[in-house]
Amino acid sequence: MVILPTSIETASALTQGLPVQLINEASKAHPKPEGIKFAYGTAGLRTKANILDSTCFRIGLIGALRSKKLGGKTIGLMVTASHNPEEDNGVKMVDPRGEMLEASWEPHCTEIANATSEEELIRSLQKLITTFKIDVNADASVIFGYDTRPSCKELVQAIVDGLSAMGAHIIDAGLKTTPQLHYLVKCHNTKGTPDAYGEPTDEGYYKKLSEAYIKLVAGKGPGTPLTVDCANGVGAPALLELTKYIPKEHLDIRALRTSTNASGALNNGCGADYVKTNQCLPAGYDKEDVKAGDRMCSFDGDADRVVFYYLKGPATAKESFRLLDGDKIASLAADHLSELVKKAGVELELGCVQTAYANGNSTKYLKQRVPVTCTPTGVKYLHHAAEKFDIGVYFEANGHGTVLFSPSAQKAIKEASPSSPAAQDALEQLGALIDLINQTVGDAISDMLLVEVILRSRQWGPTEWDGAYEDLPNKILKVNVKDRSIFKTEDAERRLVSPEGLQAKIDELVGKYKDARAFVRPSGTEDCVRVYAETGLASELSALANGVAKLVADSD
Ligand SMILES: CC(=O)N[C@H]1[C@@H](OP(=O)(O)O)O[C@H](CO)[C@@H](O)[C@@H]1O
Ligand SMILES: [Mg+2]
Repeated sequence: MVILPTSIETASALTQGLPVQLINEASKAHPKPEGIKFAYGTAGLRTKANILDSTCFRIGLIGALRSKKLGGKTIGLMVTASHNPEEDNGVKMVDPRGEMLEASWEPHCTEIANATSEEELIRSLQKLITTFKIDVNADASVIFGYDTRPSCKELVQAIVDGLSAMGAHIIDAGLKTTPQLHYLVKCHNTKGTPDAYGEPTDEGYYKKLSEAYIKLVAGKGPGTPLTVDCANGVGAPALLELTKYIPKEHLDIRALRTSTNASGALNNGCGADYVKTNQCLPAGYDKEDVKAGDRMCSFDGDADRVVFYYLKGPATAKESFRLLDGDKIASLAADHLSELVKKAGVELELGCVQTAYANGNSTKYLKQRVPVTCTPTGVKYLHHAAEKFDIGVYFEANGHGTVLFSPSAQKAIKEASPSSPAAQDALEQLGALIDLINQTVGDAISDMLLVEVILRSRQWGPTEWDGAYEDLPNKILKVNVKDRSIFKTEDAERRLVSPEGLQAKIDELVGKYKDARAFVRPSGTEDCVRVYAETGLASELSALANGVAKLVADSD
Protein backbone atom coordinates (compact mmCIF):
# COMPACT_ATOMS: atom_id res chain seq x y z
CA MET A 1 0.00 0.00 0.00
CA VAL A 2 1.27 3.47 -0.86
CA ILE A 3 0.87 5.93 2.01
CA LEU A 4 0.48 9.47 0.79
CA PRO A 5 1.57 12.42 2.91
CA THR A 6 -1.34 13.97 4.75
CA SER A 7 -0.51 17.57 3.95
CA ILE A 8 1.85 19.77 1.98
CA GLU A 9 3.70 20.55 5.22
CA THR A 10 4.40 16.85 5.78
CA ALA A 11 5.64 16.55 2.21
CA SER A 12 8.05 19.44 2.56
CA ALA A 13 9.21 18.21 5.97
CA LEU A 14 9.97 14.86 4.39
CA THR A 15 12.06 16.32 1.59
CA GLN A 16 13.84 18.85 3.80
CA GLY A 17 16.97 16.77 4.30
CA LEU A 18 17.45 16.15 0.57
CA PRO A 19 20.94 17.47 -0.31
CA VAL A 20 19.63 19.51 -3.26
CA GLN A 21 22.82 21.51 -3.71
CA LEU A 22 25.06 18.44 -3.82
CA ILE A 23 22.74 16.60 -6.20
CA ASN A 24 22.53 19.60 -8.52
CA GLU A 25 26.27 19.99 -8.67
CA ALA A 26 26.96 16.30 -9.16
CA SER A 27 24.21 16.04 -11.76
CA LYS A 28 25.90 18.65 -13.96
CA ALA A 29 28.72 16.14 -14.55
CA HIS A 30 26.13 13.55 -15.67
CA PRO A 31 23.83 15.36 -18.10
CA LYS A 32 20.92 13.47 -19.59
CA PRO A 33 21.27 12.98 -23.35
CA GLU A 34 18.58 14.88 -25.22
CA GLY A 35 15.70 13.15 -26.92
CA ILE A 36 16.23 9.76 -25.28
CA LYS A 37 13.45 8.07 -23.29
CA PHE A 38 14.52 5.53 -20.73
CA ALA A 39 12.28 2.86 -19.22
CA TYR A 40 12.78 0.59 -16.21
CA GLY A 41 11.74 -2.65 -17.90
CA THR A 42 11.96 -6.43 -17.55
CA ALA A 43 15.53 -6.27 -16.30
CA GLY A 44 16.05 -2.70 -15.10
CA LEU A 45 17.29 0.04 -17.40
CA ARG A 46 19.11 -1.24 -20.44
CA THR A 47 20.30 0.39 -23.66
CA LYS A 48 23.49 1.46 -25.48
CA ALA A 49 26.20 2.05 -22.87
CA ASN A 50 27.22 5.44 -24.26
CA ILE A 51 23.89 7.03 -23.28
CA LEU A 52 23.58 5.50 -19.81
CA ASP A 53 25.77 7.79 -17.72
CA SER A 54 23.00 10.07 -16.39
CA THR A 55 20.80 7.04 -15.72
CA CYS A 56 23.47 5.35 -13.62
CA PHE A 57 24.05 8.53 -11.62
CA ARG A 58 20.32 8.80 -10.96
CA ILE A 59 19.97 5.12 -10.08
CA GLY A 60 22.67 5.78 -7.50
CA LEU A 61 20.44 8.48 -6.01
CA ILE A 62 17.41 6.17 -6.06
CA GLY A 63 19.36 3.22 -4.65
CA ALA A 64 20.31 5.33 -1.65
CA LEU A 65 16.69 6.41 -1.18
CA ARG A 66 15.49 2.80 -1.44
CA SER A 67 17.90 1.85 1.34
CA LYS A 68 16.76 4.81 3.47
CA LYS A 69 13.14 3.75 2.93
CA LEU A 70 14.02 0.30 4.25
CA GLY A 71 15.76 1.56 7.36
CA GLY A 72 19.29 1.33 6.00
CA LYS A 73 19.08 -2.23 4.72
CA THR A 74 21.64 -2.91 1.99
CA ILE A 75 20.36 -2.48 -1.57
CA GLY A 76 22.15 -3.93 -4.60
CA LEU A 77 22.95 -2.30 -7.93
CA MET A 78 24.17 -4.49 -10.77
CA VAL A 79 25.69 -3.04 -13.94
CA THR A 80 25.20 -5.46 -16.82
CA ALA A 81 23.35 -5.96 -20.07
CA SER A 82 23.40 -9.73 -19.69
CA HIS A 83 23.12 -11.50 -23.07
CA ASN A 84 22.87 -8.28 -25.08
CA PRO A 85 25.78 -7.06 -27.25
CA GLU A 86 28.97 -5.81 -25.65
CA GLU A 87 28.25 -2.16 -26.52
CA ASP A 88 25.00 -2.27 -24.50
CA ASN A 89 24.85 -1.92 -20.77
CA GLY A 90 22.27 -1.58 -18.05
CA VAL A 91 21.62 -1.24 -14.38
CA LYS A 92 19.17 -3.03 -12.14
CA MET A 93 18.29 -2.71 -8.51
CA VAL A 94 18.23 -5.59 -6.03
CA ASP A 95 16.03 -5.48 -2.93
CA PRO A 96 17.23 -6.60 0.52
CA ARG A 97 16.23 -10.27 0.31
CA GLY A 98 18.10 -10.52 -2.99
CA GLU A 99 14.96 -10.18 -5.06
CA MET A 100 14.20 -7.67 -7.83
CA LEU A 101 13.19 -4.10 -6.97
CA GLU A 102 9.60 -3.74 -5.72
CA ALA A 103 7.47 -3.05 -8.81
CA SER A 104 5.82 0.11 -7.41
CA TRP A 105 9.22 1.88 -7.58
CA GLU A 106 9.77 1.13 -11.26
CA PRO A 107 7.68 4.02 -12.68
CA HIS A 108 9.61 6.39 -10.38
CA CYS A 109 12.92 5.05 -11.73
CA THR A 110 11.63 5.71 -15.24
CA GLU A 111 10.45 9.21 -14.36
CA ILE A 112 13.68 10.15 -12.58
CA ALA A 113 15.81 8.75 -15.42
CA ASN A 114 13.85 10.90 -17.89
CA ALA A 115 13.94 14.23 -16.00
CA THR A 116 15.26 16.78 -18.49
CA SER A 117 16.67 19.41 -16.10
CA GLU A 118 18.16 19.61 -12.60
CA GLU A 119 14.91 21.18 -11.34
CA GLU A 120 12.86 18.37 -12.79
CA LEU A 121 15.25 15.82 -11.33
CA ILE A 122 14.85 17.29 -7.84
CA ARG A 123 11.07 17.45 -8.25
CA SER A 124 10.88 13.81 -9.32
CA LEU A 125 13.07 12.78 -6.37
CA GLN A 126 10.84 14.78 -4.03
CA LYS A 127 7.83 13.02 -5.48
CA LEU A 128 9.42 9.63 -4.77
CA ILE A 129 10.24 10.73 -1.21
CA THR A 130 6.73 11.96 -0.46
CA THR A 131 4.97 9.08 -2.19
CA PHE A 132 6.81 6.52 -0.11
CA LYS A 133 7.27 8.67 3.00
CA ILE A 134 11.04 8.25 2.98
CA ASP A 135 13.10 9.54 5.89
CA VAL A 136 15.81 11.32 3.91
CA ASN A 137 17.99 11.56 6.99
CA ALA A 138 18.05 7.79 7.58
CA ASP A 139 21.19 5.76 6.85
CA ALA A 140 21.72 4.21 3.45
CA SER A 141 23.87 1.27 2.38
CA VAL A 142 24.34 0.16 -1.22
CA ILE A 143 26.49 -2.61 -2.70
CA PHE A 144 27.25 -2.67 -6.41
CA GLY A 145 28.76 -5.14 -8.83
CA TYR A 146 29.44 -5.16 -12.55
CA ASP A 147 30.14 -7.49 -15.44
CA THR A 148 33.11 -7.55 -17.85
CA ARG A 149 31.86 -4.88 -20.28
CA PRO A 150 34.46 -2.17 -20.97
CA SER A 151 31.80 0.50 -20.32
CA CYS A 152 31.27 -0.62 -16.71
CA LYS A 153 34.11 1.43 -15.25
CA GLU A 154 32.64 4.81 -16.21
CA LEU A 155 29.08 3.81 -15.40
CA VAL A 156 30.13 2.60 -11.98
CA GLN A 157 31.75 5.99 -11.36
CA ALA A 158 28.41 7.65 -12.18
CA ILE A 159 26.67 5.37 -9.67
CA VAL A 160 29.26 6.20 -7.02
CA ASP A 161 28.73 9.93 -7.69
CA GLY A 162 24.98 9.46 -7.15
CA LEU A 163 25.47 7.46 -3.98
CA SER A 164 28.04 9.93 -2.64
CA ALA A 165 25.74 12.88 -3.25
CA MET A 166 23.19 11.12 -1.03
CA GLY A 167 25.78 10.26 1.61
CA ALA A 168 25.24 6.50 1.29
CA HIS A 169 27.59 3.88 2.67
CA ILE A 170 29.07 2.26 -0.47
CA ILE A 171 30.27 -1.32 -0.87
CA ASP A 172 32.14 -2.04 -4.11
CA ALA A 173 31.70 -5.76 -4.78
CA GLY A 174 33.75 -5.53 -7.99
CA LEU A 175 33.44 -7.89 -10.91
CA LYS A 176 30.51 -10.21 -10.16
CA THR A 177 27.97 -12.43 -11.84
CA THR A 178 24.46 -11.05 -11.34
CA PRO A 179 23.47 -13.93 -9.01
CA GLN A 180 26.61 -13.41 -6.91
CA LEU A 181 25.52 -9.82 -6.32
CA HIS A 182 22.03 -11.00 -5.33
CA TYR A 183 23.65 -13.51 -2.96
CA LEU A 184 25.80 -10.80 -1.37
CA VAL A 185 22.81 -8.50 -0.86
CA LYS A 186 20.89 -11.22 0.95
CA CYS A 187 23.93 -12.16 3.05
CA HIS A 188 24.55 -8.58 4.14
CA ASN A 189 20.95 -8.19 5.25
CA THR A 190 20.66 -11.48 7.10
CA LYS A 191 24.10 -11.48 8.73
CA GLY A 192 23.93 -12.31 12.41
CA THR A 193 20.25 -13.32 12.29
CA PRO A 194 18.79 -16.83 12.61
CA ASP A 195 18.10 -16.65 8.83
CA ALA A 196 21.72 -15.83 7.90
CA TYR A 197 22.00 -16.79 4.23
CA GLY A 198 25.78 -17.10 4.15
CA GLU A 199 29.05 -15.22 4.47
CA PRO A 200 28.82 -11.95 2.52
CA THR A 201 32.07 -12.63 0.67
CA ASP A 202 33.18 -14.27 -2.59
CA GLU A 203 34.64 -17.09 -0.58
CA GLY A 204 31.35 -17.51 1.28
CA TYR A 205 29.53 -17.95 -2.03
CA TYR A 206 31.94 -20.53 -3.44
CA LYS A 207 32.12 -22.42 -0.14
CA LYS A 208 28.36 -22.61 0.25
CA LEU A 209 27.84 -24.00 -3.24
CA SER A 210 30.84 -26.31 -3.31
CA GLU A 211 30.24 -27.83 0.12
CA ALA A 212 26.60 -28.60 -0.73
CA TYR A 213 27.63 -30.00 -4.12
CA ILE A 214 30.32 -32.26 -2.69
CA LYS A 215 27.86 -33.58 -0.10
CA LEU A 216 25.40 -34.41 -2.88
CA VAL A 217 27.80 -36.18 -5.25
CA ALA A 218 30.00 -37.90 -2.65
CA GLY A 219 30.16 -41.63 -3.25
CA LYS A 220 28.52 -41.35 -6.67
CA GLY A 221 31.74 -42.25 -8.53
CA PRO A 222 33.84 -40.00 -10.78
CA GLY A 223 31.96 -37.69 -13.11
CA THR A 224 32.46 -37.29 -16.85
CA PRO A 225 33.70 -33.97 -18.28
CA LEU A 226 31.32 -31.07 -18.76
CA THR A 227 32.13 -28.49 -21.44
CA VAL A 228 31.07 -24.98 -20.40
CA ASP A 229 30.77 -22.04 -22.80
CA CYS A 230 31.27 -18.97 -20.59
CA ALA A 231 30.08 -16.49 -23.28
CA ASN A 232 33.45 -14.69 -22.83
CA GLY A 233 31.82 -13.04 -19.83
CA VAL A 234 31.98 -12.77 -16.08
CA GLY A 235 30.90 -16.40 -15.72
CA ALA A 236 34.41 -17.38 -16.84
CA PRO A 237 36.41 -16.08 -13.84
CA ALA A 238 33.59 -17.16 -11.51
CA LEU A 239 33.57 -20.70 -12.85
CA LEU A 240 37.35 -20.96 -12.72
CA GLU A 241 37.25 -19.80 -9.11
CA LEU A 242 34.59 -22.38 -8.24
CA THR A 243 36.71 -25.21 -9.62
CA LYS A 244 39.32 -24.40 -6.94
CA TYR A 245 36.79 -25.46 -4.32
CA ILE A 246 35.67 -28.73 -5.93
CA PRO A 247 38.08 -31.63 -6.62
CA LYS A 248 38.25 -32.63 -10.28
CA GLU A 249 36.93 -36.12 -9.56
CA HIS A 250 33.64 -34.47 -8.54
CA LEU A 251 33.48 -31.78 -11.22
CA ASP A 252 35.54 -32.08 -14.36
CA ILE A 253 35.06 -28.78 -16.19
CA ARG A 254 36.36 -27.86 -19.62
CA ALA A 255 35.82 -24.10 -19.76
CA LEU A 256 35.55 -22.56 -23.24
CA ARG A 257 34.92 -18.98 -24.42
CA THR A 258 36.69 -17.47 -21.41
CA SER A 259 38.24 -14.43 -23.19
CA THR A 260 36.95 -11.62 -21.03
CA ASN A 261 39.47 -9.10 -22.36
CA ALA A 262 39.06 -9.70 -26.10
CA SER A 263 37.22 -6.74 -27.56
CA GLY A 264 33.84 -7.66 -29.04
CA ALA A 265 33.96 -11.27 -27.84
CA LEU A 266 31.23 -11.08 -25.17
CA ASN A 267 28.13 -13.07 -26.22
CA ASN A 268 29.48 -13.06 -29.76
CA GLY A 269 28.61 -16.35 -31.46
CA CYS A 270 28.40 -17.97 -28.05
CA GLY A 271 26.50 -17.87 -24.79
CA ALA A 272 23.11 -19.19 -23.67
CA ASP A 273 21.06 -16.75 -25.73
CA TYR A 274 22.94 -17.52 -28.96
CA VAL A 275 22.59 -21.26 -28.44
CA LYS A 276 18.91 -21.09 -27.45
CA THR A 277 17.90 -18.66 -30.21
CA ASN A 278 19.82 -20.34 -33.01
CA GLN A 279 19.37 -23.86 -31.64
CA CYS A 280 22.94 -24.75 -32.53
CA LEU A 281 26.42 -25.13 -30.98
CA PRO A 282 28.43 -21.97 -30.20
CA ALA A 283 30.25 -20.78 -33.34
CA GLY A 284 33.58 -22.55 -33.87
CA TYR A 285 32.70 -25.56 -31.72
CA ASP A 286 33.38 -27.77 -34.72
CA LYS A 287 37.05 -27.09 -33.96
CA GLU A 288 36.67 -27.80 -30.24
CA ASP A 289 36.64 -31.58 -30.44
CA VAL A 290 33.08 -32.11 -29.21
CA LYS A 291 31.64 -35.57 -29.71
CA ALA A 292 28.22 -37.18 -29.75
CA GLY A 293 26.95 -37.65 -26.18
CA ASP A 294 29.28 -35.02 -24.60
CA ARG A 295 27.48 -32.92 -22.00
CA MET A 296 27.77 -29.21 -22.76
CA CYS A 297 26.25 -26.01 -21.41
CA SER A 298 26.34 -22.26 -22.06
CA PHE A 299 26.12 -19.35 -19.63
CA ASP A 300 24.93 -15.91 -20.67
CA GLY A 301 26.94 -12.68 -20.31
CA ASP A 302 26.19 -12.15 -16.60
CA ALA A 303 25.89 -15.86 -15.75
CA ASP A 304 22.32 -15.89 -14.53
CA ARG A 305 21.16 -18.24 -17.29
CA VAL A 306 22.31 -21.66 -18.39
CA VAL A 307 21.19 -24.02 -21.13
CA PHE A 308 22.53 -27.53 -21.71
CA TYR A 309 22.88 -29.39 -24.99
CA TYR A 310 24.52 -32.40 -26.63
CA LEU A 311 24.98 -33.96 -30.02
CA LYS A 312 23.23 -37.17 -30.95
CA GLY A 313 25.33 -37.57 -34.11
CA PRO A 314 28.24 -35.93 -35.93
CA ALA A 315 28.93 -32.27 -35.11
CA THR A 316 28.76 -31.42 -38.81
CA ALA A 317 25.07 -32.37 -39.11
CA LYS A 318 22.70 -29.62 -37.90
CA GLU A 319 20.06 -32.14 -36.84
CA SER A 320 22.53 -33.73 -34.39
CA PHE A 321 22.08 -30.77 -32.03
CA ARG A 322 19.75 -31.34 -29.07
CA LEU A 323 18.91 -28.48 -26.73
CA LEU A 324 18.16 -29.02 -23.03
CA ASP A 325 16.80 -25.59 -22.18
CA GLY A 326 15.16 -24.01 -19.14
CA ASP A 327 12.01 -26.07 -19.68
CA LYS A 328 14.02 -29.28 -19.67
CA ILE A 329 15.89 -28.15 -16.53
CA ALA A 330 12.54 -27.38 -14.87
CA SER A 331 11.15 -30.82 -15.65
CA LEU A 332 14.34 -32.54 -14.48
CA ALA A 333 14.33 -30.56 -11.23
CA ALA A 334 10.59 -30.97 -10.65
CA ASP A 335 10.74 -34.75 -11.15
CA HIS A 336 13.80 -35.17 -8.95
CA LEU A 337 12.57 -32.95 -6.13
CA SER A 338 9.08 -34.53 -6.18
CA GLU A 339 10.68 -37.93 -5.79
CA LEU A 340 12.86 -36.76 -2.90
CA VAL A 341 9.90 -35.17 -1.12
CA LYS A 342 7.94 -38.41 -1.47
CA LYS A 343 10.85 -40.51 -0.21
CA ALA A 344 11.43 -38.12 2.68
CA GLY A 345 7.80 -38.52 3.75
CA VAL A 346 7.20 -34.77 4.18
CA GLU A 347 3.98 -33.06 3.12
CA LEU A 348 5.13 -30.34 0.75
CA GLU A 349 3.47 -28.98 -2.36
CA LEU A 350 5.81 -28.60 -5.32
CA GLY A 351 4.73 -26.39 -8.19
CA CYS A 352 6.21 -25.05 -11.41
CA VAL A 353 6.11 -21.57 -12.90
CA GLN A 354 6.65 -20.89 -16.59
CA THR A 355 6.05 -18.11 -19.10
CA ALA A 356 4.29 -18.17 -22.46
CA TYR A 357 7.68 -19.00 -24.05
CA ALA A 358 7.68 -22.44 -22.40
CA ASN A 359 7.47 -25.16 -24.99
CA GLY A 360 3.90 -26.51 -25.21
CA ASN A 361 5.10 -30.05 -24.66
CA SER A 362 7.01 -29.10 -21.51
CA THR A 363 3.84 -27.57 -20.07
CA LYS A 364 1.91 -30.70 -20.98
CA TYR A 365 4.57 -32.91 -19.35
CA LEU A 366 4.71 -30.85 -16.17
CA LYS A 367 0.94 -30.44 -15.84
CA GLN A 368 0.57 -34.22 -15.69
CA ARG A 369 2.78 -34.17 -12.60
CA VAL A 370 2.57 -30.91 -10.65
CA PRO A 371 0.56 -27.66 -10.55
CA VAL A 372 1.84 -25.24 -13.20
CA THR A 373 1.25 -21.48 -13.41
CA CYS A 374 2.09 -19.06 -16.22
CA THR A 375 3.30 -15.49 -15.60
CA PRO A 376 4.45 -12.61 -17.81
CA THR A 377 8.10 -12.63 -18.95
CA GLY A 378 10.69 -11.50 -16.43
CA VAL A 379 12.12 -13.27 -13.44
CA LYS A 380 10.44 -10.93 -10.99
CA TYR A 381 7.03 -12.34 -11.99
CA LEU A 382 8.11 -15.95 -11.93
CA HIS A 383 9.90 -15.53 -8.62
CA HIS A 384 6.85 -14.13 -6.85
CA ALA A 385 4.58 -16.83 -8.28
CA ALA A 386 7.05 -19.53 -7.20
CA GLU A 387 7.01 -18.19 -3.63
CA LYS A 388 3.38 -19.34 -3.38
CA PHE A 389 4.44 -23.01 -3.38
CA ASP A 390 6.29 -24.88 -0.63
CA ILE A 391 8.83 -25.73 -3.31
CA GLY A 392 8.53 -23.51 -6.37
CA VAL A 393 10.47 -24.48 -9.50
CA TYR A 394 10.63 -21.59 -11.94
CA PHE A 395 12.47 -21.36 -15.23
CA GLU A 396 12.18 -19.28 -18.34
CA ALA A 397 12.69 -21.36 -21.47
CA ASN A 398 15.93 -19.44 -22.05
CA GLY A 399 17.47 -21.03 -18.96
CA HIS A 400 16.89 -18.34 -16.36
CA GLY A 401 15.44 -19.76 -13.18
CA THR A 402 15.86 -21.42 -9.84
CA VAL A 403 14.03 -23.39 -7.16
CA LEU A 404 12.62 -21.69 -4.08
CA PHE A 405 12.06 -23.48 -0.79
CA SER A 406 9.61 -21.53 1.39
CA PRO A 407 10.68 -20.83 4.99
CA SER A 408 8.12 -23.37 6.25
CA ALA A 409 9.35 -25.99 3.76
CA GLN A 410 12.92 -25.43 4.93
CA LYS A 411 11.77 -25.84 8.53
CA ALA A 412 9.78 -28.99 7.73
CA ILE A 413 12.81 -30.54 5.99
CA LYS A 414 15.12 -29.63 8.86
CA GLU A 415 12.83 -30.87 11.61
CA ALA A 416 11.27 -33.98 10.04
CA SER A 417 11.92 -37.29 11.78
CA PRO A 418 12.75 -39.84 9.11
CA SER A 419 10.85 -43.13 9.20
CA SER A 420 13.58 -45.12 7.40
CA PRO A 421 17.20 -44.80 6.25
CA ALA A 422 15.89 -43.98 2.75
CA ALA A 423 13.79 -41.15 4.17
CA GLN A 424 16.79 -39.92 6.14
CA ASP A 425 18.89 -39.89 2.97
CA ALA A 426 16.20 -37.99 1.04
CA LEU A 427 15.95 -35.40 3.82
CA GLU A 428 19.72 -34.92 3.82
CA GLN A 429 19.72 -34.48 0.06
CA LEU A 430 16.90 -31.92 0.26
CA GLY A 431 18.80 -30.07 2.98
CA ALA A 432 21.93 -29.88 0.82
CA LEU A 433 19.91 -28.83 -2.24
CA ILE A 434 18.55 -25.83 -0.33
CA ASP A 435 22.16 -24.67 0.04
CA LEU A 436 23.21 -25.62 -3.48
CA ILE A 437 20.39 -23.76 -5.20
CA ASN A 438 20.67 -19.97 -5.18
CA GLN A 439 17.46 -18.93 -3.42
CA THR A 440 17.67 -15.32 -4.55
CA VAL A 441 17.61 -15.54 -8.36
CA GLY A 442 18.53 -17.75 -11.32
CA ASP A 443 22.22 -18.59 -11.19
CA ALA A 444 24.02 -20.32 -14.07
CA ILE A 445 26.70 -21.81 -11.82
CA SER A 446 24.30 -23.04 -9.16
CA ASP A 447 21.83 -24.38 -11.76
CA MET A 448 24.66 -26.12 -13.60
CA LEU A 449 25.66 -27.85 -10.36
CA LEU A 450 22.02 -28.79 -9.70
CA VAL A 451 21.76 -30.48 -13.10
CA GLU A 452 25.05 -32.27 -12.52
CA VAL A 453 23.85 -33.54 -9.13
CA ILE A 454 20.59 -34.86 -10.54
CA LEU A 455 22.22 -36.55 -13.53
CA ARG A 456 24.86 -38.13 -11.28
CA SER A 457 22.30 -39.30 -8.78
CA ARG A 458 20.20 -40.92 -11.54
CA GLN A 459 23.24 -42.19 -13.43
CA TRP A 460 21.85 -40.38 -16.46
CA GLY A 461 23.53 -38.91 -19.51
CA PRO A 462 21.96 -36.13 -21.58
CA THR A 463 20.01 -38.65 -23.69
CA GLU A 464 18.06 -40.06 -20.74
CA TRP A 465 17.29 -36.54 -19.54
CA ASP A 466 16.21 -35.51 -23.03
CA GLY A 467 13.82 -38.47 -23.14
CA ALA A 468 11.23 -36.83 -20.85
CA TYR A 469 9.36 -35.21 -23.77
CA GLU A 470 10.00 -34.01 -27.31
CA ASP A 471 10.02 -30.24 -27.84
CA LEU A 472 7.50 -28.88 -30.31
CA PRO A 473 9.32 -27.09 -33.15
CA ASN A 474 9.48 -23.42 -32.16
CA LYS A 475 10.91 -20.08 -33.19
CA ILE A 476 11.24 -16.54 -31.83
CA LEU A 477 11.44 -13.63 -34.28
CA LYS A 478 12.06 -9.94 -33.67
CA VAL A 479 10.04 -7.32 -35.52
CA ASN A 480 11.13 -3.68 -35.49
CA VAL A 481 8.20 -1.30 -35.19
CA LYS A 482 7.88 2.47 -34.85
CA ASP A 483 6.46 2.36 -31.33
CA ARG A 484 6.41 -0.92 -29.45
CA SER A 485 4.48 0.59 -26.54
CA ILE A 486 1.23 0.33 -28.53
CA PHE A 487 1.49 -3.47 -28.22
CA LYS A 488 -0.46 -4.31 -25.06
CA THR A 489 -1.12 -7.81 -23.77
CA GLU A 490 -3.30 -9.77 -21.33
CA ASP A 491 -3.50 -13.34 -20.01
CA ALA A 492 0.20 -13.53 -19.05
CA GLU A 493 1.17 -11.97 -22.41
CA ARG A 494 -0.50 -14.73 -24.39
CA ARG A 495 -3.00 -12.39 -26.07
CA LEU A 496 -2.82 -8.89 -27.54
CA VAL A 497 -5.44 -6.32 -26.61
CA SER A 498 -3.85 -3.63 -28.76
CA PRO A 499 -3.42 -2.81 -31.64
CA GLU A 500 -7.10 -3.55 -32.05
CA GLY A 501 -7.97 -6.45 -34.31
CA LEU A 502 -4.46 -7.89 -34.53
CA GLN A 503 -5.10 -10.77 -32.10
CA ALA A 504 -8.09 -11.94 -34.18
CA LYS A 505 -5.87 -12.07 -37.26
CA ILE A 506 -3.21 -14.05 -35.34
CA ASP A 507 -5.88 -16.48 -34.09
CA GLU A 508 -7.12 -17.01 -37.61
CA LEU A 509 -3.62 -17.76 -38.89
CA VAL A 510 -2.74 -20.08 -35.99
CA GLY A 511 -5.98 -22.01 -36.66
CA LYS A 512 -4.62 -23.06 -40.04
CA TYR A 513 -1.76 -25.12 -38.58
CA LYS A 514 -1.70 -28.38 -36.63
CA ASP A 515 -1.11 -28.12 -32.84
CA ALA A 516 0.05 -24.55 -33.32
CA ARG A 517 0.42 -21.66 -30.91
CA ALA A 518 1.73 -18.14 -31.41
CA PHE A 519 1.82 -14.89 -29.47
CA VAL A 520 3.21 -11.40 -29.77
CA ARG A 521 4.58 -9.09 -27.05
CA PRO A 522 6.80 -6.03 -26.85
CA SER A 523 10.30 -6.76 -25.53
CA GLY A 524 11.17 -5.24 -22.18
CA THR A 525 14.89 -5.15 -22.93
CA GLU A 526 15.19 -4.36 -26.65
CA ASP A 527 13.46 -1.98 -29.01
CA CYS A 528 11.43 -4.62 -30.82
CA VAL A 529 8.31 -6.75 -30.71
CA ARG A 530 8.85 -10.49 -30.26
CA VAL A 531 6.89 -13.14 -32.13
CA TYR A 532 6.78 -16.67 -30.74
CA ALA A 533 5.48 -19.56 -32.80
CA GLU A 534 5.34 -23.30 -32.31
CA THR A 535 3.77 -25.97 -34.49
CA GLY A 536 3.18 -29.70 -34.38
CA LEU A 537 4.93 -30.06 -37.73
CA ALA A 538 8.45 -28.68 -38.23
CA SER A 539 7.65 -28.07 -41.91
CA GLU A 540 4.95 -25.55 -40.95
CA LEU A 541 6.94 -23.55 -38.40
CA SER A 542 8.50 -20.92 -40.64
CA ALA A 543 5.23 -20.22 -42.42
CA LEU A 544 3.46 -19.53 -39.13
CA ALA A 545 6.29 -17.49 -37.55
CA ASN A 546 6.81 -15.39 -40.68
CA GLY A 547 3.06 -15.01 -41.16
CA VAL A 548 2.59 -13.61 -37.64
CA ALA A 549 5.65 -11.35 -38.06
CA LYS A 550 4.09 -9.99 -41.26
CA LEU A 551 0.80 -9.30 -39.49
CA VAL A 552 2.74 -7.33 -36.84
CA ALA A 553 4.74 -5.39 -39.44
CA ASP A 554 1.56 -4.61 -41.45
CA SER A 555 -0.19 -3.27 -38.34
CA ASP A 556 2.60 -0.69 -37.82
C1 LIG B 1 12.07 -14.20 -24.96
C2 LIG B 1 13.13 -13.93 -23.97
O1 LIG B 1 14.06 -14.73 -23.84
N1 LIG B 1 13.03 -12.80 -23.25
C3 LIG B 1 14.04 -12.42 -22.25
C4 LIG B 1 14.37 -10.95 -22.35
O2 LIG B 1 13.21 -10.21 -22.09
P1 LIG B 1 12.36 -9.41 -23.17
O3 LIG B 1 11.35 -8.65 -22.35
O4 LIG B 1 11.74 -10.45 -24.05
O5 LIG B 1 13.32 -8.57 -23.94
O6 LIG B 1 15.35 -10.63 -21.39
C5 LIG B 1 14.91 -10.80 -20.03
C6 LIG B 1 16.02 -10.35 -19.12
O7 LIG B 1 17.16 -11.11 -19.24
C7 LIG B 1 14.51 -12.26 -19.80
O8 LIG B 1 14.00 -12.39 -18.52
C8 LIG B 1 13.49 -12.69 -20.85
O9 LIG B 1 13.20 -14.05 -20.74
MG1 LIG C 1 21.47 -12.65 -17.87
